[in-house]
Amino acid sequence: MSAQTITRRLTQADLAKLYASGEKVSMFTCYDASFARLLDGAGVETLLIGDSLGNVIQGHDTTLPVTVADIAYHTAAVKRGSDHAFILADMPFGSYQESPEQAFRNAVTLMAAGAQMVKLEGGAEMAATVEFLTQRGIPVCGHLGLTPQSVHALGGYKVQGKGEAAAQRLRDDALLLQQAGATMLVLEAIPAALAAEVTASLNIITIGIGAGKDCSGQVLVLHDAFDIPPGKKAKFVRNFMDGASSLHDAAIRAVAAIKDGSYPAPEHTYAG
Ligand SMILES: Nc1nc(=O)c2c([nH]1)NC[C@@H]1CN(c3ccc(C(=O)N[C@@H](CCC(=O)O)C(=O)O)cc3)CN21
Ligand SMILES: CC(C)C(=O)C(=O)O
Ligand SMILES: [Mg+2]
Repeated sequence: MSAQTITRRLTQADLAKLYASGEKVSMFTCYDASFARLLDGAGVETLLIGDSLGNVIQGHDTTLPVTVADIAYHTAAVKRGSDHAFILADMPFGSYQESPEQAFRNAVTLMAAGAQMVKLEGGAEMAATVEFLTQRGIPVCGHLGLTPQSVHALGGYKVQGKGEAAAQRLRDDALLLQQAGATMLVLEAIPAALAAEVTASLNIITIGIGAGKDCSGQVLVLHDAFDIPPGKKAKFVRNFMDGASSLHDAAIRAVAAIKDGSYPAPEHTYAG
């Protein structure tokens, strides 16, 4: 069954069925009820209340100042504006790294605001936290590769997983997150071949952003996809307003391009 024929809100089980059928999963970041209504109406299956709101909504240079209260506020708005899409909320910087207990407490706030799953950045060092949350009823999405909350440790927004040592660390991290109970995994800014390999090695959904065409799905940052300023754009950004007659039309085209595999194209993709 196509997700488009389901009229109630999608669940984790619906996404798993989509994945099992081999259909690409579409995800947009979303921060308010208006865009939630628009994207929901275009058939976007998953809405991510990303901590990228620090950049695109709040005007910061990084995601680091974003708080749990900020994400909860925007999650509640997105939930109110949508009937259909699965709701995924980012855990912001400093809300989960300290301990599994801290992560649980803050994840509860986001789930109470309407999230159906929370996302956190990191690999092996977060496995115990992922296990703690998933064993207590909180579905978790991992996030590997370019993890923007670590921008200062990474030395900038740079492609990750280059070279055999870094690639192997990413493969190991992905498997550890799956074993810890994560049921989705975002792969950001890594070589396409590595993302393809990781996707093939897992039995959970991978969502790519700058990770090539062979992930199980793709996430688009709303403001980048709709060419809304400010925008120094990464290589993986495509302006879906180009040739579109409306925001609704651009969203329809974006979902179609994810589904038919025309996005991401080679020009949006990093080589090894
Ligand atoms: N609007 C927006 N879009 C995003 O994708 C995004 C945010 N904000 N905020 C948080 C992070 C920051 N992100 C970024 C920012 C810049 C690049 C970038 O310019 N990458 C270079 C890589 C060059 C290199 O590796 O040396 C590129 O050319 O694509 C990538 C991801 C992704 N996230
Ligand atoms: C770009 C996506 C994956 C994200 O984490 C965000 O928008 O914060
Ligand atoms: Mg994020």
